[in-house]
Amino acid sequence: MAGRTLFDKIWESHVVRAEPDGTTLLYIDRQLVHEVTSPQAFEGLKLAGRRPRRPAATLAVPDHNVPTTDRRLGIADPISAKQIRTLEENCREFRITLFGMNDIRQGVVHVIGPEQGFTLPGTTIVCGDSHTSTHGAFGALAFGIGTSEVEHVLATQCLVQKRPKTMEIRVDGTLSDRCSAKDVILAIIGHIGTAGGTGYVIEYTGSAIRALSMEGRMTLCNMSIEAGARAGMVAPDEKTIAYIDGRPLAPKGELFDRAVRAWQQLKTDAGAAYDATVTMRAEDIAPQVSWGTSPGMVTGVDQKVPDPRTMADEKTRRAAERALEYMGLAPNMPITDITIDKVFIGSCTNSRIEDLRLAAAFAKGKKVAKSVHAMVVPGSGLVKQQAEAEGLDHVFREAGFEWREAGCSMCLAMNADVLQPGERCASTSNRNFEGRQGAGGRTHLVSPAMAVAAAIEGHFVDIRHWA
Ligand SMILES: CC(C)[C@H](C(=O)O)[C@@H](O)C(=O)O
Ligand code: SF4
Repeated sequence: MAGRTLFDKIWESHVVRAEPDGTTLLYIDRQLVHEVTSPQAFEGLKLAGRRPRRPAATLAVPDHNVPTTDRRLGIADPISAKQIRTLEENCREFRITLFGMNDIRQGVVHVIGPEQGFTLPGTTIVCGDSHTSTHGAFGALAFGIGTSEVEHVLATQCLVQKRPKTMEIRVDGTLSDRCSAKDVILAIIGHIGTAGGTGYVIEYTGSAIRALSMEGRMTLCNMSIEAGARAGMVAPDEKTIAYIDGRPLAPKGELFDRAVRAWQQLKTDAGAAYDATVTMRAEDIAPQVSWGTSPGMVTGVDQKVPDPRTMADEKTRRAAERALEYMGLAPNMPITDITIDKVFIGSCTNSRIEDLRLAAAFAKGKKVAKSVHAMVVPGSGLVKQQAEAEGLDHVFREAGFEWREAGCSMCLAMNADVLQPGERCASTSNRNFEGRQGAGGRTHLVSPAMAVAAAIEGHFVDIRHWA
């Protein structure tokens, strides 16, 4: 028998039943739930008189609508307040573990899963949220689902799926100093396009991927969805095991040892075939800055804003013209000439402790430009606590950054953290669609290091050559 890929191994070990046409009933090990996509799912259960099949397999947290300022004041926006209250009521009624808004363990759903040891290698993990792909960093098969599927998983712990194809994205070599996982994934999306991964589950391989920390792998897998992929994954290794060891919800003692032995089998066999392979060299990746209104509209910081007139394909040209108009940018303008108004360091892409340590190291002893408003939003209450124990909050505050409570925040502006029309933001998040951070707001996706440098200089700079 030909070897199997990592994806094949996880998929096959979760098949409950497969039809000849490929339609498969898949067992789902774990589900994460947040306040935005769960209300109708719980409502559906109520209407049908059903209870969750395995409540302990689900973990819930409010993240999109929570305020990032003083929580003792409650939530000013009535819609946000209602969504969070509804989640609390549903979790109580259906006996699902909830990390409430004032729980230190609260945070962005994709930050807390790994942080708690809920996310484990070899498992199937779903959430009514597209960036569930983040959890693939642990060698899990993790993907976003719709609200009716959230209900289906709650009721049955299974999901009907079509088997996706597999794509290997191999990045070998060594990243330039100060380039990060964020630059790698933005460069990948720039290369294969936002539909390049459609129909595939991506496995990231190669020496540059192995060299990434778990935080870096999460950043990478997080944005797989922006490449159109169903999921992204990295095979577990010693770093994965070390990260999980001792986490509150991870297996302990003899169970942990047994789990590790199973996790060590979770790799693509020599000779296993992927349906597609893409290769890139880490040395070729410069710090990336998105210039348009999709994550694929991205280039190196040492480049210029592209000129739509040079684009042969009419659809691409039109999209670029429209994007430049929305973004208020001129063709051929050096990326480093783009000045910014706001900086957002946060989101499930880049708000873990390693991101904040790195950002603080660049911010230390410097001052945010007078023309810029900058904020740091930790990914979870525990990340915030850890950062404060290390004094990172002081470094940020000294430099003129606001230091906030954990949540999605300005990543999609469902709470009070919103860009004003025309405002331009350097953001460590994952989406730069029109209006994503507020109506008329302009988003440039960058790494944490690039965001800090932009905050301090007031415009983009090449972090490789920055003080
Ligand atoms: C609100 C939620 C459904 C949405 C998603 O699925 O990704 C959000 O998290 C986002 O990042 O746009
Ligand atoms: S941080 Fe942003 S991308 Fe992540 S779940 Fe929240 S809104 Fe979605």
